[in-house]
Amino acid sequence: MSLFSELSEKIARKNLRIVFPESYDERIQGAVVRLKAEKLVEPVLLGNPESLKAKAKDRGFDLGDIEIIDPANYDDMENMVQAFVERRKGKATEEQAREILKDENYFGTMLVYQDHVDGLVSGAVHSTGDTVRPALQIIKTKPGVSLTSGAFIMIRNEAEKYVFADCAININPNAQQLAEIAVESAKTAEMFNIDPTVGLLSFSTKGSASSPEQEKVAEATKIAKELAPQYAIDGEMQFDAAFAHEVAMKKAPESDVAGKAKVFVFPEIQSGNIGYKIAQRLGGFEAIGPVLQGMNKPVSDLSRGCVEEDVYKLAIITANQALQD
Ligand SMILES: CC(C)(COP(=O)(O)OP(=O)(O)OC[C@H]1O[C@@H](n2cnc3c(N)ncnc32)[C@H](O)[C@@H]1OP(=O)(O)O)[C@@H](O)C(=O)NCCC(=O)NCCS
Ligand SMILES: CC(=O)OP(=O)(O)O
Repeated sequence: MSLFSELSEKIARKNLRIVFPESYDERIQGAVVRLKAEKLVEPVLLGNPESLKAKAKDRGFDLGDIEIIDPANYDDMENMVQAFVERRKGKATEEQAREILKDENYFGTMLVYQDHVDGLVSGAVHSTGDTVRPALQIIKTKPGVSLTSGAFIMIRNEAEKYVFADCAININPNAQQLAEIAVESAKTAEMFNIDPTVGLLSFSTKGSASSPEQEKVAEATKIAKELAPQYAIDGEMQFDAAFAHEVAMKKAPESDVAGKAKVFVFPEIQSGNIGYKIAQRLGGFEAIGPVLQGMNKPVSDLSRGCVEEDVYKLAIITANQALQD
């Protein structure tokens, strides 16, 4: 059974409620109609019900009985404002909260925080910063996790499944942060039935070059192994050494990860974001994500370059995360 068939089966008819703040976007509308028809999630849209339905109809979609919440006429607004001020104690006044909550990502994130919905999918229109900032401020990370990071589930021909991280959030993580990203990425892999064998990537394999950048990855590897001895984690290594058995035999023959890694942890965001887009655009991989790792509740960001299928699949992933919470 394919990964997405399995994930769909797990959430079918569970009525998990996922909010899609970018409700006017055509890709979002197409995806929510499918998700609802297939009983995979209960989508919640934000906006004026009449104008949303009219826009959908123009595009040939029928929103039917999909729930629409109009933030401009939201019955529970007072409660939401108070909850926001309480959560952002000392960082936002009541007046500022009312203004901030006009932003659909903040409003949608508060619905998640207040348990009115089980998860959020956004980012088809907004940049990653504008999509995830509300979640970082309001939902925050799980106890024991100091930072969130963004992983992509990379799939080609169903048999080839990998996790790439961090491609989305932390611009230049230090060794401790990189180690945490590696451990969270192994957990993400497990959640989606991907072998959690982790390679921490660099331009150097096991000291073949020496620089502060390479040393950071070597140090992160050491910390990650201590943090999570249950996983096979190794580094620093070049991508070819991590991926290809014949190269691993030459560059790191003693490594239990080299040549076998399925989870690729990039040293900083530039290589991670560039790397996943190259695999997607030149390598023909589907790139689903970024899935935010280590958050208290599931919030997922999309790339602005996404298509309807990506929205559909990321919603399935987000609902699966909600099921496990
Ligand atoms: C994610 C990002 C937007 C956060 O930056 P920011 O908005 O300037 O964040 P701030 O430093 O003001 O922090 C805002 C809050 O988020 C928290 N935060 C920031 N980064 C975090 C992280 N990686 N994990 C968990 N929390 C984080 C801060 O602790 C802070 O919380 P507080 O307000 O309760 O004190 C920023 O790191 C970024 O732009 N990353 C790159 C995004 C991107 O363009 N990716 C490429 C496309 S996918
Ligand atoms: C994940 C990502 O790169 O997002 P965007 O394309 O929206 O910047």
